[in-house]
Amino acid sequence: MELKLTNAKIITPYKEIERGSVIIKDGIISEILEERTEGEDLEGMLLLPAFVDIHTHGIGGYDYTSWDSEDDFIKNAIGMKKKLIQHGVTTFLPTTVTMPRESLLEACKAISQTDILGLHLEGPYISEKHAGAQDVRYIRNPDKNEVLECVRESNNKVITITYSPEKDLDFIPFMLSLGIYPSIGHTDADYETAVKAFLLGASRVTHLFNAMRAFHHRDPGVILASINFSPFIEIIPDFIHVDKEVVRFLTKIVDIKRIVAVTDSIIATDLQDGTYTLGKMRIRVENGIARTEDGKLAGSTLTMDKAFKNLSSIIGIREASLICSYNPARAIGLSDRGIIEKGKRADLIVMDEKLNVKKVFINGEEIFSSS
Ligand SMILES: CC(=O)N[C@@H]1[C@@H](O)[C@H](O)[C@@H](COP(=O)(O)O)O[C@@H]1O
Repeated sequence: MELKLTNAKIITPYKEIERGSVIIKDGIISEILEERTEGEDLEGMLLLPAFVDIHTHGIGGYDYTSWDSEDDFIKNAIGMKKKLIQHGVTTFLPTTVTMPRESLLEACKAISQTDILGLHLEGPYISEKHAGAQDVRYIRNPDKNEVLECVRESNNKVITITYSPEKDLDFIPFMLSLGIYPSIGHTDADYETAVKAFLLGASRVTHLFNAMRAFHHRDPGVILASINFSPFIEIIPDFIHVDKEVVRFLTKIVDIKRIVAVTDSIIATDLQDGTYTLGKMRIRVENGIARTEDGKLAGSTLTMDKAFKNLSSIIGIREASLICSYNPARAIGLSDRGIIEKGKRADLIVMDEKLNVKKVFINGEEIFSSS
């Protein structure tokens, strides 16, 4: 099967091609032309790699943090997938929060019964001190047997685990031996402990700045350790979790290809302000900002297209595209997507000049159109 998308402004890390064409064969990009050809006319709109969100708890009334029955998790994962596609996300990891063992295993089992890539387990092995909006009742020490069961129940779909390294540094080689990407987050790690974690192979920091020991010039902690040593750095670019100028500063001091946009979105995303839940915690959303009853930020209502818009406003479209597509894909070992390049999956989005998502393709097949 062949598809030709033409008359598009094609965004690649190397250059922007005005009025170019992308030829797709059997779901794979087979050619990129710097000229128009016959095919589907995109009328000068932007053609970008689709977004990858490796940290999303929910959207549009669906979420992966509340538990009742196994079917619930399946229904929620599939619901999330449908909603996320409308925002240009074609690869995502439903993300858990701290929860009882049985529920965690249900969450893992459920994902094995879907065609979704896999899970991000955010917790339960996190710091009580930096639980943020997560329920401290379900925090526990790193538990190898539990992780082995999660891997088994999920059919090897535990992609990454956010954990607190001061609880047990040996947990990093253990996760690596299972093919899991260890990420450092919700942590009180000091500089030395966090550097050790990255040297042992932790490959990411979870939402830098949020829910971790604060930076101090005589106690630089996990924040400076991440800036110096973490291969990948998650950031929530809603300009609420982290001030816009701090996000801009981060893009100046670290290599752009290490930064990974995540939404950390919750069930209320795309819905009205009101009262919702994150796990069993009650959350209030006001003006799109989610908080726990005691006022802590509780995830976001950010979508990836909005994250992309925000980042584009400070660093431009090409760099924003790396941060929203290519880098998150590589952060979880996916080298087949996240970039418009010959031989890669044709997971693509078309955006108008205001950066609204107009069309979404997965494997070269149109699966969403806004008109
Ligand atoms: C789902 C989740 O856990 N999200 C965290 C939240 O726990 C934390 O409270 C907040 C702000 O953290 P901060 O007050 O340290 O910046 O960041 C994220 O929203």
